[in-house]
Parts: sequence; C-alpha cells; structure tokens
Amino acid sequence: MSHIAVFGAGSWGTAFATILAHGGNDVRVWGRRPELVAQINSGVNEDYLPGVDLPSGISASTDPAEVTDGAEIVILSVPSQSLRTNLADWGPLLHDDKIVVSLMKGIELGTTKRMSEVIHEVAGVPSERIAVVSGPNLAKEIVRQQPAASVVACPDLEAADTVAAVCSTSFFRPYTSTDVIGAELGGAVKNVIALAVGMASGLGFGDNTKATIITRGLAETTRLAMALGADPRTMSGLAGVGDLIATCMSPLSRNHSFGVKLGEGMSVAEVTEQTKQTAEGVKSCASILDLARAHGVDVPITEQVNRVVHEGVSPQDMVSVLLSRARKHEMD
Ligand SMILES: NC(=O)c1ccc[n+]([C@@H]2O[C@H](COP(=O)([O-])OP(=O)(O)OC[C@H]3O[C@@H](n4cnc5c(N)ncnc54)[C@H](O)[C@@H]3O)[C@@H](O)[C@H]2O)c1
Ligand SMILES: O=P(O)(O)OC[C@H](O)CO
Repeated sequence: MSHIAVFGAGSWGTAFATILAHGGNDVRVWGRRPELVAQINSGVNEDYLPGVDLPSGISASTDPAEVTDGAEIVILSVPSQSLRTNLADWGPLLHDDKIVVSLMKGIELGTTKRMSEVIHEVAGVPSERIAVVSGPNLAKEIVRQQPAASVVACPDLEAADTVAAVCSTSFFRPYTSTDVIGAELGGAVKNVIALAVGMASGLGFGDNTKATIITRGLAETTRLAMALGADPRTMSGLAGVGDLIATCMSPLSRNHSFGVKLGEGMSVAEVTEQTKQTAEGVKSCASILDLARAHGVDVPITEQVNRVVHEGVSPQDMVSVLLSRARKHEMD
C-alpha cells in the first residue's frame, strides 16, 4: 500500500482519489474549503460528484503538510491558472524523492508553460520525478467504475511505472510513456477543440461538421506538438485522439457544454456565470495560440475559438472564417 496525497478536491482530484483507493492505497486529499473536506471525510463529495459514495481509504484535510506527510506520490489537480500560486505554498512539501503527478490539462497564460514546466520551475522538482496522467477520463464516468484507460508520461519510465502501478484497477488501465510534451499538449488543446465542436453543435450542425472539426483539430494539435518536440505517435494514442473524441463528443465535458451554450447564443460572460467548474479551454485558447505563434505553427481552429471567447466574434462568423480559408493540401 502506498500513501498518496491529492491536491484538489474537485471532480478529477476526487475521482482520481477513488481510483487510487480502489487500487488499495491510503489516499489523503487536500481541499480548500472545510465544508467540502468534511463531506469527503463522511464519504461523499456532493458539490462535484453528486450521488456517488466514495470508497474507504480516502480522507481529507485543509492542511497541506498533513496530507503530504509520509506521501511517496503527490498528485496535483487544481485549475491550471492557479497552479503557480498554489505551488508557492506547497513547493517545499514536494521534496524528499516524492513523485509529483500533474492531472491538469491547461497551458499557463502569460508564460505559455505546460504544467510540468511550472512544477519544475516553481517547486524545483526534477523533471525525472514529474509525471503527467492524461487520457479520455471524464470524472463522472470514472467514479461509476466505467472502464477507461489513460497515459502516465514521465521522462523516467520507472517513475511512470510506479505511478501506473498505484492507479491500476479493474476499471482503469494506465499505459506508460516518456512523451510528457505530447501528453500535455494533447490534453490542453483538445479542450479548445471541444469548445469549437460544442459551438458547432449549438449552432445546430450535425456529425459531419463535428467530425471535420475533430479531425482538423487533431491536425493542428499534432503540428504544434511536433514543433515542441513531442512524439507524433502520442497524438494517435489515448492522450491524443482518445481524449479528443471523449471531450468533443460527451455532454459530460465542461468544455464541450460551454461551447454548446455559446453556439446557442449565450455570451461568454453568461456561460461563465453559469459554469461552476473548470473549463480549461476558455483560458488556454489564448495561451495555446501564443505558444503556436511563438513556434510559427498554424492553429486555425484555436485562433478562431480565441476570437469568439476573447474578442466577441460570433460562433457563426468563426465557422465562416474557417470555411473560407485558402485551399491547401490536407497533410501540409
Ligand atoms: N473533471 C474531469 O473529468 C477531468 C478529467 C481529466 C482531467 N481534468 C483536469 O483536471 C484539472 C482539475 O479539474 P477538475 O475537473 O477537478 O476541476 P473542478 O472545477 O471540478 O475542481 C477544481 C478544484 O480546484 C479548486 N480550486 C479552484 N481554484 C483554486 C485555487 N485558486 N487554488 C486552489 N484550489 C482551487 C476548486 O475548489 C476545486 O476543488 C483541470 O486541469 C482539468 O482539465 C479534469
Ligand atoms: O470536462 P472537461 O471538458 O474538462 O473534460 C474532462 C476530461 O479532460 C476528459 O478526459
């Protein structure tokens, strides 16, 4: 049995804690709010995962030192844009050879850094001890123990395997990889593509349109990932096309649902007001666009999503602009 700390008591932090508890581990979850911590200690998380009974083996606390004391692995699952601030407090607790795992799927605004880069920079954790878990893993399906797989990526394959071992269960199958860049890029860009697919859905378009956006979304994700040094094969795996399909097609996806509401005519401010949970693509569309521009990579869907979300362009205009682009070879 391993002792594992999970920072973040939202949907995915709690759902991942349930995987770890089913794997027979002692799991301690850090949460910001005492009321939510009390709920988890009584076996539920009604705020984020209503109607789900948490397995035994999970306890929660608001004290970062208490959850990390004796932990061999520390899992981070907070909104990407708050990670840097959080690590200013938690950084000193992440040493002593602990493996630090990012579950987050976003790119930092301003710096265009991936979450593993932020962890390395702020907390001083060596890259060989930073792993990323990414794949088609909608929290509400995972807590119902519906079968799914994911990728654990780390430059040190032994560390990736250590993480994979603790989250292997009868319903969750982790594969290992050393392609951290590919796993992180796949996870972050699919949220932006899911916003675009959601908008198309909200505008009343059908499956041809959605499949077109997903396929061309994969093309731009692959271009960017390769420019950053990722293995292109990761894009045809679980952290690439796997997660892209799940997020773009599922009504459980917050990014997809956010896009649907925009397509139906609501404003970004109205949808944001209604959205209690993290839809990473809304912020990361801007940082991913900056990252792509810095590397001279064309990301037309991301560019248009950013125009809708941050420049007030209508979803209908987004579609018109994408369809009126100059003709080109499909594989360029
Ligand atoms: N929900 C999923 O199905 C899922 C699956 C895979 C990956 N992810 C990724 O996991 C990450 C976390 O997502 P989530 O679904 O748990 O989000 P969530 O909105 O459900 O929960 C976020 C948690 O972070 C806390 N939080 C918010 N602001 C904070 C701050 N400033 N400091 C500390 N804590 C703060 C919230 O209180 C909440 O407990 C995201 O990057 C998301 O893309 C989510
Ligand atoms: O609900 P979303 O849109 O944040 O997507 C959740 C997961 O990333 C799906 O793998």
